[in-house]
Amino acid sequence: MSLIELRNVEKSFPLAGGRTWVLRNITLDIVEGEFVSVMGPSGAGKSSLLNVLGLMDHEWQGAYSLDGVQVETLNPKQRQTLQREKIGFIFQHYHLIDDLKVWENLDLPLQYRDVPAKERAARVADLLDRFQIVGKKDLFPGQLSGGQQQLVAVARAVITRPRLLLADEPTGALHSSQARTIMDLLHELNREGMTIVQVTHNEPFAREAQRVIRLADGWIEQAVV
Ligand SMILES: Nc1ncnc2c1ncn2[C@@H]1O[C@H](COP(=O)(O)OP(=O)(O)OP(=O)(O)O)[C@@H](O)[C@H]1O
Repeated sequence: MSLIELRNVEKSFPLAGGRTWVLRNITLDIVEGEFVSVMGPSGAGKSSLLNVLGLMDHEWQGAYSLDGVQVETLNPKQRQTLQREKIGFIFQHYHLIDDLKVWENLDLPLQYRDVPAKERAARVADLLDRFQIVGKKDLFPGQLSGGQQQLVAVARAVITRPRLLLADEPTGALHSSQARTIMDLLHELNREGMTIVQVTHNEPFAREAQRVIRLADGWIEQAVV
């Protein structure tokens, strides 16, 4: 069984008496431990696909099994629980909470999951150490460089130990050396077993993954190494 199994997933919006299609007949398996890149022109459906995979969108047709759970059968509460258990997210523009300090940003997802305070403190300290941002822990996101903010965002995404990490253009807003740092981190997390799906416009970074999926007008164009 694959971690992700999409079967004939389709998404469309009503448009002027007809429909505009966003995802067309997407059938895709991603096994545990894979690192997959999703590429394609603007409007091809990359973010839409990531939103389906991340359980952020439930307005689609077809079947999606995540770690053996049929997502389309879940109610909103069950979907949220599954999302919190299994999935971490990284975004192009970090999406940190600006009025929380770095350590508080890391702590928050653990609070949502009712992790006891002592364990929360230990996990936050571990990640600050591992990502070499201990010195930044009492700063606010606005006091960090873009690359540092993305480091914090990756730390926040993985502090809950998700099986699946979804990254929407994680290096899109970064200078090349900062982008390299983030890519190295993704590789390290993947080597430790985390399944990663990244949307990227950066061809060299895309090809560092084990597989590149190309979308065009909502269709999967090719799935090759
Ligand atoms: N609410 C909506 N109503 C109609 N069409 C929509 C709606 N939301 C998204 N779309 C369309 O879905 C298509 C896919 O959008 P999506 O954001 O997934 O593309 P993308 O490949 O991520 O693009 P980009 O690289 O520019 O981020 C686009 O053509 C977009 O216009």
